[in-house]
Amino acid sequence: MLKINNLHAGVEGKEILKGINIEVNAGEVHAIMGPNGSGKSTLSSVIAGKEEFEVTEGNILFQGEDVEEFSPEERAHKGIFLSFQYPVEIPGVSVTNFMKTAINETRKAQGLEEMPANEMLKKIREKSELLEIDRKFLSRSLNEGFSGGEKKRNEIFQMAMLEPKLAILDETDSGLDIDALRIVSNGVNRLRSKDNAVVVITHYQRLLDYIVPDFVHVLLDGKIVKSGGAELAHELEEKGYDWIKQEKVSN
Ligand SMILES: Nc1ncnc2c1ncn2[C@@H]1O[C@H](COP(=O)(O)OP(=O)(O)OP(=O)(O)O)[C@@H](O)[C@H]1O
Repeated sequence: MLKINNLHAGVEGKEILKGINIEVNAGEVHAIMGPNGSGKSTLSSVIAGKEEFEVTEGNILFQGEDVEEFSPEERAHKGIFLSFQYPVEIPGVSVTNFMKTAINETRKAQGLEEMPANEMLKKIREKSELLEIDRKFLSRSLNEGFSGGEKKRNEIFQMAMLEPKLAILDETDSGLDIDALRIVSNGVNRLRSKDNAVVVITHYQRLLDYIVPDFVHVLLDGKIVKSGGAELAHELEEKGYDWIKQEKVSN
């Protein structure tokens, strides 16, 4: 589904990603961990196509297509979802209305008709029940006065509604409390399927107790220096990152 080959990317002439290789297949969950400043958020931004970052070498293939020429919107329409992609507050636009617009824009980009109102309502009902989202919440203005946990809930709701093929959840800065952690993990687990893939970027091994990854990758100074199974996250929790840095030096 996603294949990243020798990706070098940076901002304003500064190289941040220095040769990343990852392959994510449908049905898999990958976790990316690594110390502050190692390039985790940059990687998610580059995959989503944020314009301030420049790819200088290598490529990103999504379902066999090089995404280089696609705008962030086009990537979203093709099925790449990045958490916190729409953090803006929009007074007067409800969570539901924002979602209807997002869904219909995606359908339009795919050459489909707008989703009929009854189908949309059914989907909203189904997904909000699945994620235990209160009706009142759906009529609130988007992100306006949302608490951290509510923002998370809204994000996971967006993900549930849009049904992306690849969801990238960058949880490094989101200050997840226990409640938000539960919301994210339950939501992701309920939405996991053999047809989609999830990349979770996190500092917290705790999150990976709930969303059990198939692969864990350690990013250090713009490179993936170690990959393993879920047990690697436990090892990192216990030993920190220094041993990996040392392993790297001695190799
Ligand atoms: N827009 C930007 N302009 C300048 N430098 C940037 C920009 N974005 C990221 N960087 C730099 O790139 C490096 C990697 O940042 P990034 O946010 O990707 O790391 P991270 O692994 O996500 O860190 P953290 O764990 O602290 O969230 C840092 O040195 C950061 O200062």
